[in-house]
Amino acid sequence: MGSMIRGLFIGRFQPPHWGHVWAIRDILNEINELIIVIGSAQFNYIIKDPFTIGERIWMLREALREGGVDLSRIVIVPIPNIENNAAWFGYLRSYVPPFQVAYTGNPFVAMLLREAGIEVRQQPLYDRQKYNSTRIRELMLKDDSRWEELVPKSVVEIVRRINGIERLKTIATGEAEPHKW
Ligand SMILES: Nc1ncnc2c1ncn2[C@@H]1O[C@H](COP(=O)(O)OP(=O)(O)OP(=O)(O)O)[C@@H](O)[C@H]1O
Ligand SMILES: NC(=O)c1ccc[n+]([C@@H]2O[C@H](COP(=O)(O)O)[C@@H](O)[C@H]2O)c1
Repeated sequence: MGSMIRGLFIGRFQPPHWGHVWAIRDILNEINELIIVIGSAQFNYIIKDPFTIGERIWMLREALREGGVDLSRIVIVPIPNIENNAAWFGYLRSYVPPFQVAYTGNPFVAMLLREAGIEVRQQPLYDRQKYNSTRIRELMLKDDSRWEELVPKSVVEIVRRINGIERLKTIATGEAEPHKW
């Protein structure tokens, strides 16, 4: 138990894609247990964050299962954003089990964690131009089915069951997105 290493990985998972799953698989080759924080937990039904935190937990668990990830080594923790970035680390720490290392490709998140004394590592990146949730949401909005190859089948199925494409289109025709994160 003494040498057990717990890591942390953060994203919004709007929606989860293969890049996330493959990166998480790689991270699990380096450490024993991984905390996956789903950030912006309070946001949903906006263009940048169309899916609820419950839907994202559901999609992420199924995506990881489909990718062959051992879910007994994963702890998923939803965390709402706060206004005060300087206070964010202490807030984050109060939501998660103790961890020794964090993985992120987001320079802003890396800065906040390093300043708090956490070791930050860059996980392997899988074709970021292709596998990123912004692009997936754009393809969904255009009714371009190429998004379906970028995510596990189980995510396609959940998006269908919750009428995710219709939701995105309805949001896009409505008022401008009120939040910028
Ligand atoms: N293709 C990828 N390969 C490896 N890691 C990725 C990939 N895409 C995103 N990540 C990592 O996932 C984390 C961010 O998760 P997030 O859910 O915001 O993904 P995203 O695809 O960047 O989404 P969005 O475009 O909506 O911001 C970052 O640490 C980022 O480096
Ligand atoms: N002040 C805060 O609440 C704060 C600070 C840094 C990151 N975060 C969150 O961490 C997550 C990072 O994921 P992204 O790489 O998708 O931005 C986002 O949900 C982001 O909002 C929140």
